[in-house]
Amino acid sequence: MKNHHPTALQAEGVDKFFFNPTKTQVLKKVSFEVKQGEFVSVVGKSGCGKSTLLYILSTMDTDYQGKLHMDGELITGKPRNYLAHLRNEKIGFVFQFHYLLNEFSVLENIMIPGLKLGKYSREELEYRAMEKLRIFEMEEHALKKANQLSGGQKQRVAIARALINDPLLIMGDEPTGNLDKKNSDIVFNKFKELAQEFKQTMLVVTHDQEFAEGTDRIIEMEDGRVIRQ
Ligand SMILES: Nc1ncnc2c1ncn2[C@@H]1O[C@H](COP(=O)(O)OP(=O)(O)OP(=O)(O)O)[C@@H](O)[C@H]1O
Repeated sequence: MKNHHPTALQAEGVDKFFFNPTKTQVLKKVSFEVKQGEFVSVVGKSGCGKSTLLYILSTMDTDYQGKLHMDGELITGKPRNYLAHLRNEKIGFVFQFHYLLNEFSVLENIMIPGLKLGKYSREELEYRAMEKLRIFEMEEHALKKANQLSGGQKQRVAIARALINDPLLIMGDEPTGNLDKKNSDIVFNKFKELAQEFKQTMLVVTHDQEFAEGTDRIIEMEDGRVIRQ
């Protein structure tokens, strides 16, 4: 365990309004917590507020009511630059589209969030990046350019990249959304392995029923509310 707080993330009565074109409440008193080591999925119909919630939980959107705690710390109301650092340090992101930089090597891509954080030297980061690649059986691809990989391989690299700073929490937004069944299974199995072998805390928004059913706990949303958790 990396720290002493058993709760990685806690949302308390989170409300979110959009004002364009008319005032609409898209999150309604959303409360839940994610304990350290938990692998949690967030499901619900299109438009129920999943992405909006993830954007808030990831500290990117600060325009909400309610309270958010990360790693035992109240982060609501903290300044933007503080949150940016916190995000780099504590959250690893895996999106539907991998956002790898095609002109850089696989190894360099994985190192990028580490270079941003500035906690480790370049040498250390190279070592760490190789270590992460090994988890995904991708070492032999380290020096390839990102665009020389298959879709499934790219997504594995994206997960390796999310791990570079040993984050408290991995947040995923439809990590298998753009993959075929075979590659979805590979990516899901990698998430599962991170949960089981490394006790990695993960919160993943997904439409993929099979993926959700394989997680420790499902948070289900409907019309801006959590209806099951
Ligand atoms: N910037 C915005 N301005 C106004 N309304 C928005 C904005 N972003 C999202 N919404 C609305 O908020 C609601 C929730 O959207 P959100 O993207 O969070 O849903 P979702 O559950 O992630 O959907 P999907 O599964 O399709 O990605 C929707 O009704 C959407 O139209």
